[in-house]
Amino acid sequence: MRVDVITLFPEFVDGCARVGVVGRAQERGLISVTSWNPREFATDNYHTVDGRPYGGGPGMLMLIGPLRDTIAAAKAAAEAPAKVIYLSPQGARLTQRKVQELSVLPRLVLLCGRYEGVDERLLDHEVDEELSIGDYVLSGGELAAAVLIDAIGRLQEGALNDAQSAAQDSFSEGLLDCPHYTRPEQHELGTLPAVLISGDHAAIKRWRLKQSLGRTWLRRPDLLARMQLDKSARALLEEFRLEYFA
Ligand SMILES: NC(=O)c1ccc(NCc2cccc(O)c2)nc1
Repeated sequence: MRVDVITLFPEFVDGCARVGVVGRAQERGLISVTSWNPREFATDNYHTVDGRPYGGGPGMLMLIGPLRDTIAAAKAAAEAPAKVIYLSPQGARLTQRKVQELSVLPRLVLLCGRYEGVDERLLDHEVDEELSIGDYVLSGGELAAAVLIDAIGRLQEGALNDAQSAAQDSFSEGLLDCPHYTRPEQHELGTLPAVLISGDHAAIKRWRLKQSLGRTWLRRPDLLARMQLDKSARALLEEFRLEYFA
């Protein structure tokens, strides 16, 4: 997948995409992340990229011109059609399902707003989707873009080795993850759930699903409400609830 990021802070995004799983995915040619700085597309002597809001009000907005030219340049950099995504608090909430949907596309262009955002006319004509990583305001869309790149990058075929396999992510089934433990087995902070050292892999699998179901019920009932649990999962959750209230 090719990702082009439009940002006034290219060094920020390049840095995020060079480390860890995404950095390795780039080295393996599974994903490429290229930054484009609208300031280089500003035609005036001062490389102006922002303007005062009509109707008054605080702050500045990003101008149409430099952004439009940057989007055009990014799109022209490769053959495949590109979906243009704007990261903003006004966007649809990003979910793992949306990440999975985007992760199979050939290209993405991510537009990062700064200041108070972008002229609405640019959004109307050049942006295909507006996405939010959560209900809070950041100083720019770059962190949101980095989140999206990471979530999509780790889903690229070959990005994760088996042990890390994305399929283990409970969120990919809509549940919260179960508790995890590593050495030492005995510690002043406590010991392990016995099942995890039983060697009974079916029992371990069952325990983990039960814990994921129970945790989701306790911490994120909203996620559970949206799920169709099969008979065995419902029974497992009931078992968790009985123990919880015991
Ligand atoms: N929740 C998010 O995904 C998110 C994304 C961007 C952002 N800041 C840049 C910006 C962009 C547009 C309007 C605006 O008010 C602020 N802050 C939070």
